[in-house]
Amino acid sequence: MAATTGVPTFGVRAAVHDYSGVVVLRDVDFELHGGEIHALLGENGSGKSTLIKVLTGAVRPTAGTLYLDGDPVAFATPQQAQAAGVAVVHQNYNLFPDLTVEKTLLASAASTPRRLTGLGAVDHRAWRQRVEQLLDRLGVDLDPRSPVGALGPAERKFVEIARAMATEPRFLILDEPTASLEPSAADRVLALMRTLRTHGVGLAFVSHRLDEVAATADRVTVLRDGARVAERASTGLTTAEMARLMVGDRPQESLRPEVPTVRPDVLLRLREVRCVDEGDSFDLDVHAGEILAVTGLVGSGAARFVSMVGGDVPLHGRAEMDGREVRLRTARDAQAQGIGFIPEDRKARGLVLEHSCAVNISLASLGQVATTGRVSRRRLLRRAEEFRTRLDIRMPSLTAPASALSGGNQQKVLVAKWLASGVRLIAVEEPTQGVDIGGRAQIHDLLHEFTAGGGAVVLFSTDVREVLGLADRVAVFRHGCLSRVHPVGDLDQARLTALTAGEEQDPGPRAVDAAVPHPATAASAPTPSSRPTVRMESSR
Ligand SMILES: Nc1ncnc2c1ncn2[C@@H]1O[C@H](COP(=O)(O)OP(=O)(O)OP(=O)(O)O)[C@@H](O)[C@H]1O
Repeated sequence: MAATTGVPTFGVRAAVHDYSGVVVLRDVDFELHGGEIHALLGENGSGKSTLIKVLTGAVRPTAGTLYLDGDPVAFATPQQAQAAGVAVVHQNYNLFPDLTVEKTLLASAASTPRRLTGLGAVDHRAWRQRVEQLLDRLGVDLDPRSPVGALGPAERKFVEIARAMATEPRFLILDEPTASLEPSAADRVLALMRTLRTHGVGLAFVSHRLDEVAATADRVTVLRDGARVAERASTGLTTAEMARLMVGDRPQESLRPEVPTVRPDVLLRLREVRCVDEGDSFDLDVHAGEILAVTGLVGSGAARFVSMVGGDVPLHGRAEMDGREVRLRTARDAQAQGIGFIPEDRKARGLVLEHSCAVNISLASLGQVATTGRVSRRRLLRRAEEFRTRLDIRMPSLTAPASALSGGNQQKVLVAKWLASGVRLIAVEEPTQGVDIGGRAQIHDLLHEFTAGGGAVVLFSTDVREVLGLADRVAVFRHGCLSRVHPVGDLDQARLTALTAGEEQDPGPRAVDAAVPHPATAASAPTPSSRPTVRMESSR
């Protein structure tokens, strides 16, 4: 405890927590100082979120003592933690899209200006001024009157941070603040955290992106299996060492299979597709055996394209599966064509949280575990056990509800659900968001295995390294439209970032002859008609 030094200090000593007798935190010490950024690292299920819940009053620890400036404290609710100066920003967006920025902040303000007349109603003009001052202090350029739903992901994260800061905390705890943000947006959030540090706020954050931890954190605490295994200054600590502390000796990076698995057969042929009403249309083929990454900045159309392939939003354009015209307007249409969809928002839409892990794994294929029309519990559990082993899913038991799994393990269940279902194409948004380094490798291996067996993956990821490490081809979207498809061998991190941001223009005429042939057909000299991979209908 650093109370005697005058540095504001908040932490917990010897925290223990169990869920129904299963111990998930074991004697954990964690200390946060004012004016520092402290990263909390650990594999999926290592106890990070539980520790955050303990620190912020969402759960009461089974044992252990919270302290603030040297004095013991106890928080029965998050409101009590907030009143004591400890605020939290949760991982998932928790905002009402129709509310304006200023009204969103109003709901959580420590105090609000009141009119002297009108029964002390809120003085909205004075409040707007206060919001403007707050945003100014944070260095955030946001219009207080803008509805939250109209903002991009980084701006929404700013609003969540500003909302927490409206409670005037001395300590701010952020659960994966940059997950799902593309690199430039993540950088802006990290810059905001640094600004808060200069104001003396003590920040703790969880991240699986170790390079941003190395670049941002002053100290790191590492949890493994619910126990603290290290607490170190980050100076001189490499990302490789962080990973080793987290996972021990397990393999950390997925290896691309040496033999290219891409096949020339077109599995899904898309024609005259439009991602936005006023955008240009484009054609794109997805081949059996390939991982096609789709990338672009917010609003580029990339994420929307993957949602269309997955049937999450209606496809505007024509689709053929195995040469047969098909309808792709709903998730049901997609599934009927053998297409699975893994949305980014796995909690709200990917899983049925109150159902067991075993049921969730077989959710898209209950018929396969049924005998004489009834789901066989034995077969359901056997199959769930198979996937639990293959993906190393940490779950209290096969029959525990999916809500009892850590975020990264929920993601693995979602991947298992589609792998188990026998679909031929998986459209996936952010496949390893919130997944630790070991889990990433397992999910990557499974996706490779899936494509090696003739399946195809259409992947949206904001993680440039994941795109380069996983994909066979990369489709770059800009301004709501496909810009160009590149074989992954032509790209490195800098080039892909530049292409995505539009800093590097695609060379040559942007028409059918500018198309990049598919790797599987590139060896033979293609005629224009034999390489229909990408066709730009018109330039932008
Ligand atoms: N409500 C719950 N009921 C039962 N077990 C739970 C519950 N919440 C979490 N757990 C278990 O506690 C352990 C720690 O989970 P926690 O969410 O703290 O991990 P985490 O380190 O935050 O993981 P991730 O990186 O995946 O978010 C996991 O084994 C998880 O299954």
